Amino acid sequence: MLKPKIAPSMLSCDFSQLGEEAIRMIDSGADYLHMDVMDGHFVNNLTFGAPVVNCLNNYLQKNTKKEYVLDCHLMVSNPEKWVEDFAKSGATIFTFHIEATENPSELIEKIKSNGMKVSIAIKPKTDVSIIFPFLDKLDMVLIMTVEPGFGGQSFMKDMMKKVEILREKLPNLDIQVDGGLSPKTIDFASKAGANVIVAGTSIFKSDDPAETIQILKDSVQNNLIDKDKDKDKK
Ligand SMILES: O=C(CO)[C@H](O)[C@H](O)COP(=O)(O)O
Repeated sequence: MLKPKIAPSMLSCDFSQLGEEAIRMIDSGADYLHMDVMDGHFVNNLTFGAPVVNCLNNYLQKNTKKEYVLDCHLMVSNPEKWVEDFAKSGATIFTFHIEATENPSELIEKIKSNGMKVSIAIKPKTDVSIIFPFLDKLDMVLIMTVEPGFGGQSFMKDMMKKVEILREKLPNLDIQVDGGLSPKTIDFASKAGANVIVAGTSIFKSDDPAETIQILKDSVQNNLIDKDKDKDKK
């Protein structure tokens, strides 16, 4: 049974307060903490690696009793190099870019054998069919709705075709969208069939992050219910 999952992008938080910002998101109803790992090579920006995820994990273990998911999106070249480090850091999900590796099958196995969930991301210009051979091995797929690298960009509505194609093929797959998601754009994504929503600017800049998270969640939930009704009619 698919569930809506909202993943605040920690890229938009105050990094000097990373632990407290993560707890603020968990207490506001976040399902995942989305960790944007950038290497200044695959994308034109530099953020953090496994040591920071490890520190955050240690902090959360000491400072919250609530469950949390560290959803790590690696926008890096040679993602295979970092699998063990992220596994040790406490990462729950390891998402790599199909454009960044020559051997996706081997990498999927490596991620799984290191005890993490596995997901593949595709950039806006990449055709969705490139991931078809791997779908049955994945826990999630990430459709980028902006060019990866920076928060605060505009949502690319034309990416919704990819989401529709995937949802049609796999009714129970977690489909994540990332970039420009907000209460204004969420309905496009949820109607297309996305159920895992990454949002940075719209949540962190909101006066009431809990309310914004709830608006995003409700939109996904309502569309999941509609899709179930459509299935029953067929
Ligand atoms: O992956 C990303 C950038 O590469 C970010 O997660 C994404 O852009 C979210 O930020 P915003 O909601 O501000 O667009």
